[in-house]
Parts: sequence; C-alpha cells; structure tokens
Amino acid sequence: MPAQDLTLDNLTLRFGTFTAVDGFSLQVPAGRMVTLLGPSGCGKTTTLRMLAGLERPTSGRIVVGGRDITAAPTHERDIGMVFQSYALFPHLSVADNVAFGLVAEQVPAPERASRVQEALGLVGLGELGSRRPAELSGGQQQRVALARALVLKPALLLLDEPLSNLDAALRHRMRAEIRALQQRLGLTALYVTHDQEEALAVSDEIVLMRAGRIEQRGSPQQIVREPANAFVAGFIGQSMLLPAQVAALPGGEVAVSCGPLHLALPAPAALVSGDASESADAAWQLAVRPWALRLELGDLAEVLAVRYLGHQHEVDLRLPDLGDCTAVVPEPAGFVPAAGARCGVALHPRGCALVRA
Ligand SMILES: Nc1ncnc2c1ncn2[C@@H]1O[C@H](COP(=O)(O)OP(=O)(O)OP(=O)(O)O)[C@@H](O)[C@H]1O
Repeated sequence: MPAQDLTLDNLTLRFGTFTAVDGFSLQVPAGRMVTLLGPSGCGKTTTLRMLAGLERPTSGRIVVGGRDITAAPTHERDIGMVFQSYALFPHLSVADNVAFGLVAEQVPAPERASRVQEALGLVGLGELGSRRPAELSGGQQQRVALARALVLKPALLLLDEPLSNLDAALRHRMRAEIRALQQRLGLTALYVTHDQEEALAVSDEIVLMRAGRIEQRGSPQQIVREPANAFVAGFIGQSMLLPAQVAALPGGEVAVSCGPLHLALPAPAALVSGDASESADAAWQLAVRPWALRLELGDLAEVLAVRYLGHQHEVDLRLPDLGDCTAVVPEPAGFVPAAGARCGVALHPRGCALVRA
C-alpha cells in the first residue's frame, strides 16, 4: 500500500487518575518522518502504542489515509513496527523471520520469497537470508527487524527507540540508513527517541513533548533556533538561561540586556502581534547557546578553565552578575584566552533566543 497521511485528533489516555497523553493532536503528511521527543515518561511510547493498537485511547481519534483506525485491531491497521528490542525468533532463519508477517497474511510462497529478498536487499542483507539471528551483529539484527516491518509495505511505519541497543558508532550509521530508506521509499513514519541529536538527524518535523502534551512542534532548525519557551530551550542543545530586560526598538527589533551583556534581536512574534499579556514588561529569559558567547580581548569575564577537545575549545567563564557559563570556540580558533586570564564577551544573535520566563 502507498504511504498514507496520519492524523491524531485530540488523543487522550488515562491510566486511572493519571493522564499519560493529554489532548494530543498531530498531522503527519504522507512520506514524512515525524519524531516524538521528550524526557522519560512524557508519553512518547504510550502515543505509539495507541497507534499500534496496543493501548485503547480514553478519547480522541486516529486516522490513517482517511480511515479511522481508533478501534481497529493491530493486525488490521496496516502498520509496520520496529522496537528497541529486535524480538527476532531465534530458531528461524533471517528470511523466515522477515517472511513471518507475510505467512500470517497468507501471501503465496513464490511472492513471499521475492518480497523477502527485496526487503533484505533494501537493508543490505541480501546475502544473509539463511543465517540465524544469533549469527548476526546487533546492527544486522536491527536491520532484519526493519526488513520485517518493510516487507509488509505498511501505510505507516512506527519506530520506538530503534537504535538504543546499538553502540554509538553503529547508532550514527543506522540513523543515516533509516532516514535514507524512509526518504527513498517515501514512507510515512513516526519515530520515538529521547536522544535529541538522533531526533534532529532523522526528522522532517520534531514534536517536543512534556507530561503528555506538546510543548512545540517544528522543523529541527525551528526547534533549535526558535525555542518556544524555556523548557524547549533547555531540552534541545545546551542552553544557558539568563534573566533579560527587553525594550522595544523601532523596526521590529528589541534591545535585550542581560547584566553586562547587550544585543538587539528580532522582536518575538507575541510582542509584534501586540498581545497585551506579552508586553515587553513581561518576564523574559535569553536562551544562549555555548557557541553564541563570542570571546574577545577585554576584561569582562574571568577565565576559569580551558579544555581543548580537538574540534573545539571549551572555555569556562565567570561573568559579573550572571554567574558561571561555558563558551565553545570552534577549531581552528582565532582568539582563545588562557585559564586565569580575563576576556571580553559578546553575544551573537544567531545563537540567542528570547523565551518567556
Ligand atoms: N500501563 C500503565 N499504567 C499506568 N501508567 C502507565 C502505564 N504505561 C505508562 N504509564 C505511565 O505513563 C507515562 C508515560 O509513559 P511512556 O512510556 O509513554 O513515556 P515515554 O515518554 O515513552 O518515556 P521513556 O522515554 O522513558 O520510554 C509514564 O509516567 C508512565 O509511568
């Protein structure tokens, strides 16, 4: 079946009095990969389990390609699933593991064999169909799990922490492979991870969740560059949050002061729209990425320590009124102060975002 679009409409799931997923709405266009990201316990897996038919929502609807599947049993949902544990059958060959869903669907043997070979080819395991899972590496086993989902040509692919069991190098390679395959096949996919770099690397769109609700959704760039609030700024990438004074300037900009540091930024949308509750008098914080702290000659900050990491230098600073923070100077570096010396600090607007306190 060709990829379908997915709509989650006001999904809620309560376990007794505890609300695990709270009025969750999302549209995923056909052929896109959207990632649910958020801290442990925020409801990512529960949302995926409702999609898979493993949990029944307390209220709300799930629609795939115009078909309401909210109450459909798992095997009628046309969904492929890949989980953290590969859950392969150890006594079956790789090919028979991949064929398992086709046997359940009573696909005739000759078609089964060609679809299994095609799916194994897609994940680069075309030659290994006769092996047993125990004779494969962890990465290869996860590829078998992926082939087992793809062989069904599902309308929707669900991936729940699919790379958590792999070591770091393999995780990097596999996330690139999964993303390339999803794009090449035009699959609609929902991906769950708590690893922000993984989410940034594989997604068309990220949905950042907290306590069963959506804090922000947007492209990876939007989530990093325009965090909607202090929680998002703190969760994605390292951010230092500084109390900020904000004053409107002509031309759609605001003057921002954080203790001794000053810069001009585009005015946040809420300020431009004139929403009375969002006036410049409201409490704001400036979320500052480590690379937005630009070091220069001067004597504003005390340099506590400098660490050379090969691709960058980390510089621990003590700023008057603001406390301690760490700046990052990419290699090849221009100016890097010495530990124990003093330096000037400027804020680069690209790595700074105003968020409500
Ligand atoms: N069957 C259940 N009964 C009661 N509470 C549950 C049940 N399943 C999940 N929860 C609770 O719902 C909340 C959301 O759980 P969920 O597994 O969706 O979180 P998550 O975002 O996937 O977290 P993690 O990243 O740790 O996997 C948690 O507080 C969890 O304890």
